[in-house]
Amino acid sequence: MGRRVRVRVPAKVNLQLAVGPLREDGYHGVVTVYQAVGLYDEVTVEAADGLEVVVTGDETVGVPADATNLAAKAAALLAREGGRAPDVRITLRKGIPVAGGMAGGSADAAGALVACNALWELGLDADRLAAHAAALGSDVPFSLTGGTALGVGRGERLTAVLSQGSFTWVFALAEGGLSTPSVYAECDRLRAGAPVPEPAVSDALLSALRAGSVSGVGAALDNDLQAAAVSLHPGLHAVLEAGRRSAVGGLVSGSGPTCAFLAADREAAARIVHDLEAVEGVRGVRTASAPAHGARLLDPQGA
Ligand SMILES: C[C@@](CO)(OP(=O)(O)O)[C@H](O)COP(=O)(O)OP(=O)(O)OC[C@H]1O[C@@H](n2ccc(N)nc2=O)[C@H](O)[C@@H]1O
Ligand SMILES: Nc1ncnc2c1ncn2[C@@H]1O[C@H](COP(=O)(O)OP(=O)(O)O)[C@@H](O)[C@H]1O
Repeated sequence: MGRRVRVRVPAKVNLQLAVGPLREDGYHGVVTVYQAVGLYDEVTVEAADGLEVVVTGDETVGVPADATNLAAKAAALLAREGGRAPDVRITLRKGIPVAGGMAGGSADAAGALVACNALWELGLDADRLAAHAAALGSDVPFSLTGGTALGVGRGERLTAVLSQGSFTWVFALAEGGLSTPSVYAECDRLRAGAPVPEPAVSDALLSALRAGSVSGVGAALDNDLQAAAVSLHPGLHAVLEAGRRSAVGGLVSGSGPTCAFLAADREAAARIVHDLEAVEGVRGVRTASAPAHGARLLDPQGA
């Protein structure tokens, strides 16, 4: 059997997502604080006769098993850089909700970059991988690095954020997904006519992270795309209300429709799970710890 390389990559939540005006290139300038959370996709690569994508796992609906998959695009990009054919089978084991605002496609792209770099022994360093990641999508560089980080520009320019302690999150998965461009467009529509300030990072959030204050982080959670996601998916209103009852804070994750709730401790997390399971339109509830590591090679046996 040929060599296989496996990489595990986390989902993310945006603790803050401040969205500026629409730019001429079709993107919005953002200031965002990402946190990687312990829900994972696994990307496995091995030599094949052409480029193949196999999608498995708990979260597969709507994931293309062809060259349009973001992981396949990542492999094609690295093959070009390495001057070789993208002859690779990519198997995705998906645990990250699809089109859920948790960067699942970005995780797979980051995983494919790391895995193909190892499989083809290209020797690309972290900066080179990050440049390819940024070309694939605004969230992909963060999927490589993980942890807690500030993202500016489109969200692709990262600096580490000082953070102490660990956080327990509860995620409410929604029926169906939301398209990221549609949510940004809805945000523009809702804000039309009003001045949109340049986005700025929340000092309250940064100092709560530095101090490891779970309640401080909970109070500072903020997402400028939330109103747009709720407008397109009105059922989220009830989800937010139910989840926040026992949480220190809660918000729509990125462009949604997943909602994320920060728990003071494990007991509070269990109460949040219980409250969310009773809400119509919640198709599943997941608990995860954060911050999680970014894309990481697993040993071949899978430890
Ligand atoms: C909203 C966020 C929050 O982290 O992610 P999700 O919650 O969807 O995972 C990101 O900004 C999404 O990042 P990502 O999913 O990588 O988006 P990209 O592929 O770069 O862009 C897809 C489309 O989203 C819109 N877009 C994206 C990023 C940005 N700063 N401004 C935008 O307006 C544009 O319409 C763009 O064509
Ligand atoms: N590897 C992938 N995993 C998930 N979705 C993918 C992937 N590659 C391409 N897509 C497409 O990207 C869309 C957004 O998926 P995803 O990255 O999970 O959501 P989000 O941008 O909300 O975090 C999906 O609906 C799907 O059509």
